[in-house]
Amino acid sequence: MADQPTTCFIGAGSMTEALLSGLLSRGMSTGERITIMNRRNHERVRQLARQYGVILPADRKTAVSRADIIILAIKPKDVAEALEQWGRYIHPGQRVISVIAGISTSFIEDRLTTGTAVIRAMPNTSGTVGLSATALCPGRHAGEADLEEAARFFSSIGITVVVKEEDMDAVTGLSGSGPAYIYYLVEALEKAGVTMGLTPAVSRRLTLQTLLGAAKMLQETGEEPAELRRKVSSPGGTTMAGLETLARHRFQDALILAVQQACRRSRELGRSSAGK
Ligand SMILES: NC(=O)C1=CN([C@@H]2O[C@H](COP(=O)(O)OP(=O)(O)OC[C@H]3O[C@@H](n4cnc5c(N)ncnc54)[C@H](OP(=O)(O)O)[C@@H]3O)[C@@H](O)[C@H]2O)C=CC1
Ligand SMILES: O=C(O)[C@@H]1CCC=N1
Repeated sequence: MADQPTTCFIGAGSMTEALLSGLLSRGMSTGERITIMNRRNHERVRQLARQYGVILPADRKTAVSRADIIILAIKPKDVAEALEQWGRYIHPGQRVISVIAGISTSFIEDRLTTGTAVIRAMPNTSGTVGLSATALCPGRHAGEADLEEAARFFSSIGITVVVKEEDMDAVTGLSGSGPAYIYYLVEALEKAGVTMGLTPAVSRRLTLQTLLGAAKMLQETGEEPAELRRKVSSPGGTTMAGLETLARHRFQDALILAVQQACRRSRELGRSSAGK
């Protein structure tokens, strides 16, 4: 473990907790190699430090300046202020990984010492259970080794893909926000079961296993989703009746619009934070 990098998380919110949980439970890092910090909510930092055994630094500036990897996990609206506060303690030789929606690598680079390697990442909260879908793109000073290190970091909590920076907002709308669409779907299916007399517990159990089963079928058979859908749908049967209703209510259109709108919002967040 001695050759493992040290990591400092700036921002100890939901995304940091998902990353901590994934990294530590998979033995990809150890608590004594990780420091975390917030702006004001120090109680939250103490709680995470207790829960995950990570370090609450006595001197936050030193923690930032000594870490091998710095993870920026703050909201887009706070990035300018955070880089103003912490940027001067970051130097070339460290790797900065931003998981912030909408914020470009150049925005960050412009606020750090020239030459600092910046990588933009978009993971999702399923990293908590080792199943994040993370997209990465390098900034202008990040080389192959920097990208590989970032990929190694995020592959400990799921899969990684490398994309062009111009695609990061699309990724944010699709897989960054994606878990929430699935949870929304699950809520609806559970409610549907209950409206027809199932207990909430039975409805949840059946829904969850259906979700897991369908995901595994897609992954393990390699068949197209449309083909798998066809195999469930007997002519004139129950599934057809359900699917026809979804089509009538433009279910696919609604999901496509949702992802596009989230992508647009990611761009907007970038623009409005950059305007600060
Ligand atoms: N949640 C998700 O599913 C995903 C989130 N992301 C991205 O991750 C980032 C963080 O999101 P999330 O964890 O949900 O947000 P949270 O609001 O849960 O956490 C953000 C944290 O940043 C801290 N913070 C703000 N300013 C500073 C500062 N100057 N110095 C140190 N800490 C600071 C806040 O501390 P305090 O409360 O003290 O102000 C807060 O705890 C966002 O940019 C988001 O776009 C990316 C992928 C998925
Ligand atoms: O909702 C958000 O803005 C963040 C980015 C991706 C998921 N959560």
